[in-house]
Amino acid sequence: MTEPVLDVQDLHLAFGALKATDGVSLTLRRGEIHALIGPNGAGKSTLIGLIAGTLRPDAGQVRLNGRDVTGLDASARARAGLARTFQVTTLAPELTVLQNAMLAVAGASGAPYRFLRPALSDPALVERASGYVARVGLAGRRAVRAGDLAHGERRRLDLAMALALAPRAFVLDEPMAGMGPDGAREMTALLDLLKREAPILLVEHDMDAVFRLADRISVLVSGRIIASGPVEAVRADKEVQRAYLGEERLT
Ligand SMILES: Nc1ncnc2c1ncn2[C@@H]1O[C@H](COP(=O)(O)OP(=O)(O)OP(=O)(O)O)[C@@H](O)[C@H]1O
Repeated sequence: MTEPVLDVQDLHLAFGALKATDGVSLTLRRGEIHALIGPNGAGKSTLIGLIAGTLRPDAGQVRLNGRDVTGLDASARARAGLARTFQVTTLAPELTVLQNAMLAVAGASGAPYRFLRPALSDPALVERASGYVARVGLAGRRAVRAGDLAHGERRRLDLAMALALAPRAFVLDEPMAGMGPDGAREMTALLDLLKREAPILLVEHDMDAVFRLADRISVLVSGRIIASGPVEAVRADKEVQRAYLGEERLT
């Protein structure tokens, strides 16, 4: 079997007496969507922070394409190919869709920030950024200010910017959050395309989307993974059903 793109080994992080991440191991393999689910407070955000490098573990290891990145900060991990999108988007609201995408392309190629503004008139950059904008279905919205986009459109622009990093792996934190049924359906189709670009570790509360999209699911409860495997096996797992009773029904 080929080496996983992302390989998380026995991660631990405690906040005082609280073990927010308590010996988590998981892998992300080429071509797959691996969903991470769990009740509120289970430790999903903490785990994502440890993987993305905004948090440092007390113990354990994060490997990206075989390289140990545990000692790298978030921006170095991004440069190493880990593309993370946030629950709250980080777009520049006064710039257009295309300009935001161009900043991401320029940033990904390592241009220092003071050179980014002049770079906005570079034709090669315009072309590459336009390509990413079109990939997420926003070609007709290129000239719209990011601040004027609908919520779902903003999430797609987030993805275009993540694509600009030419990532080896995506870490997506609730991409469906705040979307209506139509938006969630569109995003589902988009994620299905994106996973061909790079595998996706997906934290998502929308169980319909998770069951439709995921190749594998890991269930986190109290900082530990209590079940991990193909969708049907995890859905049928009695311990998972117990952990979710009163919270979300896995039907
Ligand atoms: N910086 C922190 N200091 C202390 N405790 C924290 C900190 N961050 C998270 N926690 C605690 O760690 C546990 C896991 O939190 P985390 O946000 O990772 O869960 P989650 O699964 O992402 O929850 P949700 O689905 O509600 O976003 C919770 O009990 C939370 O209160």
